[in-house]
Amino acid sequence: METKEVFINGLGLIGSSLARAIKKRNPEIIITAADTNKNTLKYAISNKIIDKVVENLENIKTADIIILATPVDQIIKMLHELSKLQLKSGAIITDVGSTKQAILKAAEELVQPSVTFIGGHPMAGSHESGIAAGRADLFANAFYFLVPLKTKNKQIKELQSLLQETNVKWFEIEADTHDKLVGQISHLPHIIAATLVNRTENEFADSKLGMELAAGGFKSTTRIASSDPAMWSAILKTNTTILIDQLAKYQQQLSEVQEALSNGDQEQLYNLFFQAKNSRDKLN
Ligand SMILES: NC(=O)c1ccc[n+]([C@@H]2O[C@H](COP(=O)([O-])OP(=O)(O)OC[C@H]3O[C@@H](n4cnc5c(N)ncnc54)[C@H](O)[C@@H]3O)[C@@H](O)[C@H]2O)c1
Ligand SMILES: O=C(O)C(=O)C[C@]1(C(=O)O)C=C[C@@H](O)C=C1
Repeated sequence: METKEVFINGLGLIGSSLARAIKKRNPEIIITAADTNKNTLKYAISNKIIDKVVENLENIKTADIIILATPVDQIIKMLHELSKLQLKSGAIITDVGSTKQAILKAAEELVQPSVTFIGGHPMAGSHESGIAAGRADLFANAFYFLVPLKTKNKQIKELQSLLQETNVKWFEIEADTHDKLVGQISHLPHIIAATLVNRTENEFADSKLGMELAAGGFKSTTRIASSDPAMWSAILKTNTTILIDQLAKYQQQLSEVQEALSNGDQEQLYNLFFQAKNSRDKLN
């Protein structure tokens, strides 16, 4: 099926970046969209990021591809809404949510047999949110996870072709493996950054000195603490079990550092930084 019409729900950083990339490569594709923020929709129309605003979900029956790009809890809510509509036969629904097990479970229960669901997650983004922060090249050279509900190569190719302009590296993965992986490399770092900022703020609560004196070390470690709280609390809620385990292991590691300091174990402290430097130097 040739893609003629795409509907995007949620035109923030990720939804609008995908819309921009689709329009850049395929200006003839009609992009319709909905968003709870009216100013976002005005911005999208006046900047020609989309062609039409969808006021009533009945009007998405002509869409070939539906992209769900709201916070994860709202993606699950939208899957419920979509299950009540008669969508175009052969349509593809995909999402961009940062967790996959809860979304795939909802899709399995709700998506109609004539429709294909392909879970998606671009592994790129920003601490900034909203439509104005979006860019067509936001995902260039990033990994883009795909978690098909039932393997359907034709539909996967169709989605990849629609998003060709993003220049991503496609990576197929199972939902549980995905959530463990991103728990460790994305969700845990966001928890650590947020708690470090809050702990530091508390530390200086009664002092004239403060966080404003921080330099590159603190700033680069905590940039992601500026991310949207609604988005992140929804992510954590859908990856709880995995994160509890990963946090326990991280706390154990912190305790070992504390013990090495108490024991004046210089070798252990050296090894901490030596091992970390070796690993981090390999990441570009
Ligand atoms: N920010 C990142 O770095 C990043 C990266 C990859 C994936 N994601 C995932 O992408 C999704 C969107 O994140 P974002 O960074 O674009 O957030 P964002 O806040 O920039 O955009 C979300 C948009 O959804 C709209 N929205 C919220 N609830 C809605 C609803 N019920 N119906 C319609 N619109 C609604 C908001 O008004 C906003 O425009 C999230 O699921 C997130 O987990 C984010
Ligand atoms: O670069 C950032 O600011 C991000 O937080 C992007 C980031 C991450 O790397 O954790 C955030 C959430 C996503 O699901 C994917 C990417």
